[in-house]
Amino acid sequence: RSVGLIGAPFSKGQARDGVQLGPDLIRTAGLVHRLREQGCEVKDYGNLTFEDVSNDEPIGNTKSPRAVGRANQQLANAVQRVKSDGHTCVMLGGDHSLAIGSIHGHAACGSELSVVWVDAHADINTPLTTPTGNIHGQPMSYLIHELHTKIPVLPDFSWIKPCIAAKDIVYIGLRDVDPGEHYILKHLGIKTFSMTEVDRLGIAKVMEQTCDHIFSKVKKPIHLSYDIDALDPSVTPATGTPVVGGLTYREGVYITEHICQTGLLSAVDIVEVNPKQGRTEEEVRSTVNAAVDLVLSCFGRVREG
Ligand SMILES: N[C@](CCCC[B-](O)(O)O)(CCN1CCC(O)CC1)C(=O)O
Ligand SMILES: [Mn+2]
Ligand SMILES: [Mn+2]
Ligand SMILES: [Mn+2]
Repeated sequence: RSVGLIGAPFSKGQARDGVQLGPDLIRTAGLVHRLREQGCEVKDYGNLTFEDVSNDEPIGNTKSPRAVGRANQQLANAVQRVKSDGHTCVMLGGDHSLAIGSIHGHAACGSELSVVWVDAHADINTPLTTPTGNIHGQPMSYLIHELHTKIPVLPDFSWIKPCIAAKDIVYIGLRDVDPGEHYILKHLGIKTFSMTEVDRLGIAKVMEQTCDHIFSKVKKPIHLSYDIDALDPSVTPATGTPVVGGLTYREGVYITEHICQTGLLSAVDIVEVNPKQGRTEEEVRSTVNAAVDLVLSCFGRVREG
């Protein structure tokens, strides 16, 4: 496997400082070395540099629209370059608004994508349904063909073309979905495995049915967007929006092991690691180590040795 690594130290999709420190923390924990140790070729494209945006006033209640729009345009270009260089792209966040650029840039390389979204949250609010105005709760709404007419014009978002079909999305780990999001998920018939399904079916069946769903027609490259808050806060507490009742470490890793063995993983986001949300050094370390292990198991690390 050949991996292209991009750091996106960005935090303006939400309000808590610290998530911009995620990329370098994950690198310092040895991700590149560990990937190479397990036989991956790794090209580290470094961190993107995001210019400050002055007077980035909210539009309606949507916050930092200009900074988020510009950062994601940069990221989209960078991901497109990594893909055209022939790598599987790993994007280290930063907050989950970065999925806009990551998925857009990935989709630009041609074929249609399947999106597996692992998260406590659906991140599918529109600017009109969002309860907070934080764009890290909205990224999917800008990307889905069927929602295009529901998105108001925002400055620095005009470059975004919807690129994902509702039928090509699967959610795993949901346990904190807003009313507007629930309506959208039902209305679009999007496949979801909430924590209830994880409990009812077990993670092996969830992954079996996830693959059945995304491979039901033609097999498409997979974009895995992994919010570290999908895991239980006992495992990954250092994150901005922790929600009790999450995936165990084992379930979290099983997801990535299973996606790896499809041979179709084409890009992965690891987002929302925020060291300033950890109350102790141990909480930060546990969160960062989980993020590293999830990436390693995306690229062939298996627990059997
Ligand atoms: N759905 C939330 C959380 C988004 C989390 C984004 B992430 O990337 O971390 O998945 C709002 C969540 N909700 C708002 C009302 C509260 O009482 C409970 C939490 C939103 O702000 O849209
Ligand atoms: Mn989340
Ligand atoms: Mn998220
Ligand atoms: Mn979060």
